[in-house]
Amino acid sequence: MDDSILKNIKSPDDVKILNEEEIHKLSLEIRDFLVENISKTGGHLAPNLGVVELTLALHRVFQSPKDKIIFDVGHQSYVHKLLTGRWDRFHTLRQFEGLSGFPKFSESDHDHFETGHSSTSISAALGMALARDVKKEEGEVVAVIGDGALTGGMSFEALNYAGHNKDCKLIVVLNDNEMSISANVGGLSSYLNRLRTDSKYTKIKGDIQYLLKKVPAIGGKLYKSLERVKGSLKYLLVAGILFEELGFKYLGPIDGHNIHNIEEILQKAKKVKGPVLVHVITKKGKGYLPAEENPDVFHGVGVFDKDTGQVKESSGTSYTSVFTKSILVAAEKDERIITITAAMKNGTGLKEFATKYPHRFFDVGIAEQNAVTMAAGLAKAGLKPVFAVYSTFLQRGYDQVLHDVCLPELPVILAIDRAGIVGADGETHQGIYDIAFLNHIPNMTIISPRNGQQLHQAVITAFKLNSPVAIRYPRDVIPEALVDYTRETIITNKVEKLTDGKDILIVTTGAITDVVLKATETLKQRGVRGTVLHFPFIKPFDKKGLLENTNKQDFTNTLIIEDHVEIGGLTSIVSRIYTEAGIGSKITSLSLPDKFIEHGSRNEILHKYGMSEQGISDKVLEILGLTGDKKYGKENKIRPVVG
Ligand SMILES: Cc1ncc(C[n+]2csc(CCOP(=O)(O)OP(=O)(O)O)c2C)c(N)n1
Ligand SMILES: CC(=O)[C@@H](O)[C@H](O)COP(=O)(O)O
Ligand SMILES: [Mg+2]
Repeated sequence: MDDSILKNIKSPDDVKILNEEEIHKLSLEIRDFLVENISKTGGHLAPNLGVVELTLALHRVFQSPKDKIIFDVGHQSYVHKLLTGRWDRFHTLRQFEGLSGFPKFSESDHDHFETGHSSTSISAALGMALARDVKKEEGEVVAVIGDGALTGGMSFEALNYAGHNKDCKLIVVLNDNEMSISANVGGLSSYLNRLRTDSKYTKIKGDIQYLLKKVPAIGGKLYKSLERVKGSLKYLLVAGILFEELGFKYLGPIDGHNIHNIEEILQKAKKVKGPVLVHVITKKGKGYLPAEENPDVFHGVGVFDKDTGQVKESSGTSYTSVFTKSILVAAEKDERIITITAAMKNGTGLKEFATKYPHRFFDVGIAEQNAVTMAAGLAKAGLKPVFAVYSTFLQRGYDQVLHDVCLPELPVILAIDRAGIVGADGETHQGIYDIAFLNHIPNMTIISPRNGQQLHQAVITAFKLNSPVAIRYPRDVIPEALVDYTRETIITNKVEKLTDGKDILIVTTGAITDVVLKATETLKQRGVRGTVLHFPFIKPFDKKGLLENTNKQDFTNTLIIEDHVEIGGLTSIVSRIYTEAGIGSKITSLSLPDKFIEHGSRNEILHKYGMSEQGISDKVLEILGLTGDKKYGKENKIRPVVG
């Protein structure tokens, strides 16, 4: 980077003083920089390649931090980070203790709102704009939202209210690249498509007007009758009518890769008194052919060869791939089985199902609330819906699970992927709350398999239960055993005693059990033998099984290990049972503390919080007084858990 412009960008002010040629050079440099770095770290390459010019224009027109720019989802804020003095840390992107992949207050005053979950930017921007007016302050507030994020219902709640506040100046920039993670869906997407293509018609219309004016004798009458044509002409005459009807001034659509045009339309937007929506059309993955050709693959990509575009494949199976196969086996035999995704078809392993059963697959866009209650409707109508969803995104549908699925006890299956520590996405994406927010809902069953075979059995069991069932499993972890998909055995909630020993009782659930068993092997070499109990069901919990095991052997110490927050998780369940039964065994919890858990690889984070193989065996030695004061996962506190 010897004649680099980027190297000299310390703040957006340094971008404002560049001339057109330097800006063009900088945009090329940024693209090369993104491909070079993200090929090594992984990350959201395609979304960021698509917003290079847009972000440059935003920081040339607006005066951040006085003007506030909020990035919806925030996965496309890398260019913003490069322009706000963080290019020299960019090689640490999404690494443990490195730059986050999302906006973070702790990183910069230019990060005006922390995002990660979709469709929040307009609400946040509206709040800031209303606050500005209440406090009689100055400054623009700009929400940058993608066409995918706009399918999130929250966006329309905000648009509805913002449009009503005619005097509240708010700028919404719609970054329309026709893509969510895969192709965007729904009526909104078709509408935006018409707006995009209408812009071509608008040009044709202009040509017609010009020609008709040339021959007034014919032109006048002909043009008037054309004007009367209903339908699509209305769109030509009032582009962006949907937004205009909501109270927004609609500007665009314009080419989102032409910095000059973007700056021009943003200057125009600044002059609009009330709420204004600027529609820019971009290409996801722009400037790097493999990403342009496969924007879904390069939406959130792992390490790849930048010269060939070859993405490094993860080895072996994953829980997601087991779910994919299990649901296909089940669907083969039962045509009532339906699958639903909220814009996460690939990540939740439903791509194959969608191809094989296109009429039994529904992608509702980024609309988890709609997905859950639509599943309830499907179930009420006698079908067998499975909503495959990341744990963190299911948080969006909590009330729908309670109110529309569990209260009426409808047979909806929640295939909860990315349960537990997810790694590089950090705080906004950890799947560590689902037991806590599901366990207290009546009529809910929660299955927490510890390997691929149990996941397969869980899918079979869920269909047989014919009631609300959640099955939780982690990202990327390779289940330790091969799966026999021909086996139709169910899984029960009976506790599994996986090892026998008198020194300590270890209670666990789910995929982390694999690590626990490896740790107990290590402990054997130190002469320590513990009893490991695995609970395949969180709910209904096998309380009888726990008591039988504790009463048979009076354990002085119980260590509870869960890839979940302590509050509301397995620790809470066991503590309560001990308290009720008057069991005096001292409980220690290896779980996630009451704080938001940062990004890093899954193993690094589990290690930090004491849940690596080493951490678990050290903790056991510590509890049994067999080691110095070596502490693991400094956040973990050894204390008797009050019931
Ligand atoms: C509530 C929620 N559901 C799902 C996701 C996963 N997700 C992240 S980005 C994305 C697609 C966003 O599409 P768009 O807003 O068009 O941005 P683009 O990637 O096209 O730039 C999705 C579904 C999320 N972040 N939040
Ligand atoms: C930004 C966003 O929310 C998604 O792209 C998410 O990062 C996908 O996570 P996975 O990589 O685990 O599929
Ligand atoms: Mg998009």
